[in-house]
Amino acid sequence: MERINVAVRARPLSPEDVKTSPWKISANSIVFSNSSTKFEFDRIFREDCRTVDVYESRTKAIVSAAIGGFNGTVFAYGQTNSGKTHTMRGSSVEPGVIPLAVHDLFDMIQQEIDREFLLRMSYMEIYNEEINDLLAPEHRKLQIHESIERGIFVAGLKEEIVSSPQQVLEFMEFGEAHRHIGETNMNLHSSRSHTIFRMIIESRDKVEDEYAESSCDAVRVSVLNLVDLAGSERAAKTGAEGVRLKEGSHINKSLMTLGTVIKKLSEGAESQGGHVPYRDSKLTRILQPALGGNANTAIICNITLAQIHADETKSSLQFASRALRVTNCVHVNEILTDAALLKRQKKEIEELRAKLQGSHSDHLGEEILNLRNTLLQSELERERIALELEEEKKAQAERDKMLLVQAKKIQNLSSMVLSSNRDEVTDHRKKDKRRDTWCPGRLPEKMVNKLPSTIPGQASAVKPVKSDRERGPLLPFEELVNDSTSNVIKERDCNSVGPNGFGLPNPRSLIHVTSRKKAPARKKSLPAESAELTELREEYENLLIQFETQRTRSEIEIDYLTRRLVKANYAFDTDEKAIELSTIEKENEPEASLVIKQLQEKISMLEMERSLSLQNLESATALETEKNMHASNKQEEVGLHESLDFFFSDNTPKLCSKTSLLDLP
Ligand SMILES: Nc1ncnc2c1ncn2[C@@H]1O[C@H](COP(=O)(O)OP(=O)(O)OP(=O)(O)O)[C@@H](O)[C@H]1O
Repeated sequence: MERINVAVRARPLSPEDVKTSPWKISANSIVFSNSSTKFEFDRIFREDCRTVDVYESRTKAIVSAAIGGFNGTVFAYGQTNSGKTHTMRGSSVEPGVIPLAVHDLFDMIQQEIDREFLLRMSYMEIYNEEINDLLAPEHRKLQIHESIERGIFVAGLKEEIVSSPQQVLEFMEFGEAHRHIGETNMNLHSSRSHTIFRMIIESRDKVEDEYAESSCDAVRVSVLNLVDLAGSERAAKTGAEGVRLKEGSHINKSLMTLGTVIKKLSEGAESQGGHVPYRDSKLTRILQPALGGNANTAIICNITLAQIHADETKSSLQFASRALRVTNCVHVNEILTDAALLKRQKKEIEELRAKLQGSHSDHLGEEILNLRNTLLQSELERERIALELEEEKKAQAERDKMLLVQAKKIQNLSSMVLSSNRDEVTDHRKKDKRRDTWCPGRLPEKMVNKLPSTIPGQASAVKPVKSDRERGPLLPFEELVNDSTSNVIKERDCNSVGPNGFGLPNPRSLIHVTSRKKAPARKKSLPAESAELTELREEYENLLIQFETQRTRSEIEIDYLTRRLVKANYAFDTDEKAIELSTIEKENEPEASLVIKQLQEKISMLEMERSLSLQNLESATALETEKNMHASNKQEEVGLHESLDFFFSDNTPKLCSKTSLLDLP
């Protein structure tokens, strides 16, 4: 908001008027002597002031602002013959505000090297409420219009493009020639009209290439109004009659409207939504932008301090005093053509796009950084997993190696167990020998000599062909440990003799035989055997004794019965001994047949038991193998590697299951 600047200029007085002047000026205030009324203004210029001082006090700044795009209005107000025309137009001796402003305007434009200007001027008068074009005298009674683009304007008013102060002043001189000036009693050259000198200032930035994208075609358009009002007058003083009286009437009417508008504005009527009578006169209508609108406005109130015009001066001071309270809203007037608007919008779009791209670029950069971090983490994770996989492979290889070792150990153990069985089979001579030791009694030598080596249908009972898996029991534990099978039973007692000369083995002798198989404890020879191993060994030996005892008993019975069967068959087949045999058969036939039948059943049962025992033995072997592995692991844990190595190096067999052997009959 910009307040209207008000300055007061007092015109020179004649010496007589100076003596009688009722006004006293002190700085920027003026007081009427006979009253307490005191007026204060922005500036008060005394009688001896120069016009240039008045111009520079405020008008020069308004002119400068007009070059920058701000509207400006300076008008001189005052009663007739108070020096308004002298202040605004001046004379050849002392140029007025208008020529000073024109010169300054061009000088200032010259300093604006970055902008280019277009200046136009118009000059019009409001005479008897008619608008006449002073630059085109034929243009009279022009109308006032208003539009969004141009605001309030006088339609048909000629605007001359000017490029120099002299050109302006020449046009001004031309207009002055057509101005209504009349002679009154107070002024020989009394202005009978309000004149408005207008400079239209357009400017824009200078550009080398008008099609350059960076250029902007915004055009600033401002209007500088320099107004010389007609002076209020009293017909009694001016002696106006006829035309002059009519002119005076219109002048006073328009000035009164101006006073009313100022009064309304000073009271804040416009801001309060009140009515401001701009349209009540051509003057106020044309000056509307300068009165409470978009313009820097300054009022130069011309007064005379003569006693005789005290009332008019007081009235002028009251008007000026109200104007002090009027404020305007000033802003740069910038006009955009379609091309300029398009170019500006394009420029703004480019700027926004650049900002957006910058922002997007930042966002992309951040996203790329995040992706790179994620990729790096993934690679690290992959390397970690690969390392773990490699370690797991190594561990698996170690486990496989250990399993292979264990499998070899088991295989060795199994082969040892099987070899012990084979040893027993291959060593059947010892068994035959053993059977011979406890063979039943004495067969008649002749009969014995004539016994066939094999007896069809029965020979298998005596010497059955057995698979390796079906062959005899395991070797004694110590024999297995020492890899020595030489300590098999060599002596058998056969003290028992059957009733027919065939003796069953003495049970005590069997116990003796089996007891001999039980080797003395070899804890000392087995280095650092664990308690579990010792316990297993003992279990194995006990089970071995039981098994051997049972098997021996069965074999004895089989042999015994076989011999009786051979004897019976032999008796039937020998002619020489037919009688004897028939006698024997007669004596023993019923009994022999019964015994043979029983023996056959018993043999079948024993074979079944033997098969079952072998199955149990296999299960026990598997279990003991597992136990052995467990024991081996435990031994490894307690650091008994040496003893375990010794154990395996000696081909120590794994132990049988106690349960399976206990199940043997
Ligand atoms: N400050 C001044 N210094 C010297 N002469 C002045 C001064 N002011 C006015 N005059 C003279 O007074 C006479 C009247 O002045 P001017 O015409 O400017 O009055 P005006 O206010 O314009 O009157 P009107 O309203 O009737 O046109 C002129 O001859 C002018 O030269």
